[in-house]
Amino acid sequence: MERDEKQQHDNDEPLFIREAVVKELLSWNDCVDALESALVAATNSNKSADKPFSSQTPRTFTPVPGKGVLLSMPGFIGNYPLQTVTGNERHSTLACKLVTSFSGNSKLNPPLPSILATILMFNADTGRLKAIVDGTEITAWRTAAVSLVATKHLYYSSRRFNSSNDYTLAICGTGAQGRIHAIGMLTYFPNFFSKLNLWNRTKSRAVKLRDELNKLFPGLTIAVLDNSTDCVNDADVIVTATNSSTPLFGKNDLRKSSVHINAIGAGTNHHSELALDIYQSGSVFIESNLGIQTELKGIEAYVKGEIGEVIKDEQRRDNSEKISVFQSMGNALEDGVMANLIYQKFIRL
Ligand SMILES: NC(=O)C1=CN([C@@H]2O[C@H](COP(=O)(O)OP(=O)(O)OC[C@H]3O[C@@H](n4cnc5c(N)ncnc54)[C@H](OP(=O)(O)O)[C@@H]3O)[C@@H](O)[C@H]2O)C=CC1
Ligand SMILES: O=C([O-])C1=[NH+]CCC1
Repeated sequence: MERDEKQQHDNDEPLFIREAVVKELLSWNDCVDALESALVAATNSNKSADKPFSSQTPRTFTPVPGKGVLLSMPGFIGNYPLQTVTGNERHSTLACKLVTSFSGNSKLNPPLPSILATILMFNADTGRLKAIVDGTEITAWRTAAVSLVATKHLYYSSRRFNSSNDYTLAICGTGAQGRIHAIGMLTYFPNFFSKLNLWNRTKSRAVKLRDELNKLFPGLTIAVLDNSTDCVNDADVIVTATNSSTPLFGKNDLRKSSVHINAIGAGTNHHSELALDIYQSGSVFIESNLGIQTELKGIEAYVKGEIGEVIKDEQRRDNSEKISVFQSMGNALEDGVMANLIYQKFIRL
């Protein structure tokens, strides 16, 4: 099958990379490295011979009344470094992700993921379609891996040398994103977290994830909590990944002196999971200023900067502040570099 798919490509037909193949080619270290490139490119829109740059328009939302929404996410990333088997090379990628969000899919029999995606890759010199890459698993991994980047630069890097790696991770919402975030955080930051707190509106799903993670991470203490405030109370790093349109917790629910939050989910908007006092007292970082006027409209917070600026060390968390928030939205540049990462691995198989 794979040989036939590559043969097709040799005949100049677009390559199709299916989900099972994508899954085999994903690894956390590669994803984090590639996404750091995308996030740095997001900070620079000027064509450059020596620096990563990008060109992007806001994504579109086509509602399907009563069911869900189709998003189109086009983006170009120029001159960015990508580690492949042949070394560190410079790449340019033109891609468009088409992604649907149908929250009722989990109730189907058999259930389907609520987020389903396809990424179209184009030859960046001619515009010709080059590959169609299944984007469902890429969306799951890239969203978690961007949270890893944010957590690494805003929290982990200043704490990793502490002798007691006695940190607690809390995950609110144990759907597809909650699950992949738990696996990513525990794999990418090995031995950093000694405890994992899980909360989900439907408790049985949190219990199911606990049982899966117990097998993957023996030795880790995993608690399933009855409410979201108890889940985050003793947490150092928090992930929220729900469709909740009302806040899951506020500043007074956090006991630790320094907390980092990755807010992933979208209820009525992309800032509905956290209480206002968190946004107003924390340092808030985002992937790209592009979404600020539209998707973060109404956020009553001072947004300190883009994660790419933190990576470049032009922005940082003020360590006197108790809370940092990475407000995730998802960005087409991330999908473009991830599709290319998979494409580059696939053609060398
Ligand atoms: N920032 C980004 O780049 C991305 C963001 N997302 C967003 O992340 C969120 C989770 O996505 P995903 O995990 O794929 O979806 P899933 O359908 O797999 O999971 C949805 C989760 O949200 C919970 N939930 C739904 N409604 C509520 C509510 N009113 N209050 C509390 N919990 C609720 C569900 O709980 P229950 O089990 O009880 O139904 C479940 O845990 C979505 O909002 C999605 O749009 C997704 C991909 C990328
Ligand atoms: O960036 C993304 O792919 C998405 N953000 C919200 C739903 C899907």
